[in-house]
Amino acid sequence: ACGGGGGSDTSAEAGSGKGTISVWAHQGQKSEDTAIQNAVKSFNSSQSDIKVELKLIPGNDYTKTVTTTDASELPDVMEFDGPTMANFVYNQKLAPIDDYVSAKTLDNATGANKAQGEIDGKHYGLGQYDSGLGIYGNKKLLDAAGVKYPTSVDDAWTADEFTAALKALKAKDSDGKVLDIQENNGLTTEWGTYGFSPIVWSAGGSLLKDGKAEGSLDSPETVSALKTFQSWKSDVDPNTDGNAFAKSRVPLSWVGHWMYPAYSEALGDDLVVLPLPDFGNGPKTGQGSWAWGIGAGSKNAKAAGTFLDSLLNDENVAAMTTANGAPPATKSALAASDLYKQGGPLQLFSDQLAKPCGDTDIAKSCVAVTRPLTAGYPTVTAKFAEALNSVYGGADPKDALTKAARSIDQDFSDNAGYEIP
Ligand SMILES: OC[C@H]1O[C@H](O[C@H]2O[C@H](CO)[C@@H](O)[C@H](O)[C@H]2O)[C@H](O)[C@@H](O)[C@@H]1O
Repeated sequence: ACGGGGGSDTSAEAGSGKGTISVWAHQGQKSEDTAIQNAVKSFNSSQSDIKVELKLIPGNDYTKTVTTTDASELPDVMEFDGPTMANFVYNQKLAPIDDYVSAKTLDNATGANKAQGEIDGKHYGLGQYDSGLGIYGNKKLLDAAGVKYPTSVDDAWTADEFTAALKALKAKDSDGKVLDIQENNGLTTEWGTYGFSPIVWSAGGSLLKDGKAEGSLDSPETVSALKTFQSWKSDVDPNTDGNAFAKSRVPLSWVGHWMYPAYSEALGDDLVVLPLPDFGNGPKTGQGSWAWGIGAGSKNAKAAGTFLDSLLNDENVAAMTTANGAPPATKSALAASDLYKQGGPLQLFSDQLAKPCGDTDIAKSCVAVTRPLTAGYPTVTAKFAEALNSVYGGADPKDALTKAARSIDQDFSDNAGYEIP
C-alpha cells in the first residue's frame, strides 16, 4: 500500500526560468545513456541561462528510488516508467507540465504518448518513445527446421502453433533450448509484467477489470494460458550471458523493440520480427514507456519545461530512438523514422501500435494494450509478476493467480480503490 497518497494539488513553483536544475534518468543500455548525456551536454552548451545536472540511476532500482524518496528531495525533472505515473501523481511527486512545456511540444506528441501522460485533463509527463513487444526470429534456423512463421500481425501463430514450432525447432537443436524469454532480466521485475501480460490479454483476461482482479486475472482462460506458458520452460535457454539469440544459440527471442539494435547488428538480413502468439482473443502487445515529468517540489518548473522542450525535439528523439530502436513518440520523429515506416524493419511494431486497446477494452480486434492506469499499479505488477514467476517455477497456475488476485483486491480495498481526487 502507498500510504499518504491521494492528494491532487501538486503544482510546482514556476521560478525564474534560470539557474541550475536537477534531472534524474534511468540508466538503460549504454547507447541510451550516451544519448541522454549528449542531450544534456548540447542543451547546456546551447545557452547560458539554465544548467542541467544529470544523475543516472540503475534501471532496476529506479522506480524503487523515486518511490522511497520524499517529494521534497526529488529532482526538478524526472524520468518515470509510464505505468508508474498515476502512483507518483497520487503520492504528489509529479506536477502538471501543461504550463511549462510549449504548445508545440504538446501538439507534436503522439496520441498514445499524450494519453499515457494524462490524468483528468492534465499532463504529467511526455515520453521520447513508445514501446512494442514481439518475437524475433532467426530466419536461417527457422528455415533449416522447416518452420513456417507469421509475416504480419494478421497471421500470428496460435499458442498451439507456437508450441508446435518449438517442438520442430527442438528436433534440430543440439541442447533442445530454442527460446529466449529474457530470463536473465528476472520475471519478478517489470519485465515479467510487461513481457507476459499479453498472454493474459490474448486469453481474454485482464490484470484488473473495473478495479478488481478476481474474475479476470484468475479466469479459467487465463489459468489455461499460463499453463501453456509453463509448458514452454523446458525449451527456454536461461540466457545467463544475455547472448542466446544474438549468438544464434536459439532461433526465437520473446522480447521488445529495445533488442533490435543489437539483434539486427548480429543477424543482419536473417532477423525477422513476429507478433506474440494468439491465445484466442487476438495477438496482443504491451505499449507505453519511459517518460519525463516535473517534480512536484520543483522551485524552477519554467526552466524544467524549457529542458523538456529540448529533450522532446526531433534531434534528441531521433538520437534516443536510434540508440534503443524504440518507436518515436513524437509525430515528426515518427514520420521521419526509417525503422518504423511501411516496409521498414520494425513495421510490425508500428502496425501493432496502430491498433490500440487502451487499458480497459481489450477486444479481439485491437492489439496494443496499455498497462492498468491506476495509482495501485505497483501492487498489480508486483503480485502478477510474483504469480508468473511461481508458475514458471512449477506452481499451480490456478492457485498462483487466485492468490495474486486476492492480494490485489485486498490492497485496493485497503486504499479505497486508489482514487485520485
Ligand atoms: O525503449 C527502451 C526501453 O525499453 C525497455 O522498456 C520497456 O520494457 C520495460 C520492461 O522491461 C517496461 O517497463 C517499459 O515500459 C518498456 O518501454 C527497457 O526496459 C528500458 O530500460 C529501455 O529504456
